Amino acid sequence: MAQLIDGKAVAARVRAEVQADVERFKAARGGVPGLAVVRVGEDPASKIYVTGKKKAAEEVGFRSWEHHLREDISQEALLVRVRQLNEDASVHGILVQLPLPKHIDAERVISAVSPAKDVDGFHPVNAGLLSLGQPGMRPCTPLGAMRLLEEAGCAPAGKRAVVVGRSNIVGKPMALMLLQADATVTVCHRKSDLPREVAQADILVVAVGVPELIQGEWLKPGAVVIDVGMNRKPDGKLVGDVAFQAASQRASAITPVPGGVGPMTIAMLMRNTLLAASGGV
Ligand SMILES: Nc1nc(=O)c2c([nH]1)NC[C@@H]1CN(c3ccc(C(=O)N[C@@H](CCC(=O)O)C(=O)O)cc3)C=[N+]21
Repeated sequence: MAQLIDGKAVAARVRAEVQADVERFKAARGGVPGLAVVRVGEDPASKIYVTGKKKAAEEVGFRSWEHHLREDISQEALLVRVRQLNEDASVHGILVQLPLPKHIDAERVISAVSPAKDVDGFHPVNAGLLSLGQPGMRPCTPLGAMRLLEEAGCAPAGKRAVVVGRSNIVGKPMALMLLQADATVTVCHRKSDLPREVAQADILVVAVGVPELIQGEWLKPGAVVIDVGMNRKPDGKLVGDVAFQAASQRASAITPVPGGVGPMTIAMLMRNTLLAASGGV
């Protein structure tokens, strides 16, 4: 049986580290780090996630604000709000919750956030810095996944890493972080021969949003599996992108869903906000 990588426990540790650093920050600087979360419309999942982020922010000792805007807000009015937050010295981190309504151009909104306050690491400047291997704000989910590999005692250097999914928010930055850590990286997508690629993976990271897409039998015995997927089944149960039962028979370590990568995303958002408040990277 595989070792279970307890993201919930690691995330609690990361948040405790941030909380201790906030105390030092207060002593040295007077104020506290501030995180502004912008939520547009009534997406029920977004509402739950934003509540979780605000709660975590308050627990570690940040100030936090939720800017809840109407579903029918214009693109221009949303951009104005983002620019106001850029100018606000008490706000160190800005997160615009995705997805945005269809009439909004998400890329333009992300690009409007000051790169120094872009605690999601989604701004083109930060994406560029990551691809160049230079310091910058890094996306929270891949950052959390890297930390979980470390916690599992898995050093990427020299290993074959396979990333399934090529999104700008998880797959691509994940592949770049693994590459920077000296893994040999393959990125898979819908045209890939998945069973064949997955069989090569010492490290497998899956972020596609298809319930139990990856069959346990495909895995290389001893692989370390990071499952970023979060899929709600009709019965309300959450499942990942990896068929967990069969996978845990072959893997040496695996993240559960829930309780794996999800809590790490929020913990790393706290770390990024502290970093932004401390003057960045
Ligand atoms: N600008 C932006 N930044 C984001 O980081 C962002 C976003 N938009 N839009 C939505 C996704 C999703 N996301 C999650 C964070 C934590 C959990 C999490 O903590 N999940 C728990 C509980 C899940 C449950 O029980 O519902 C778990 O996996 O154990 C999940 C999902 C951040 N996102």
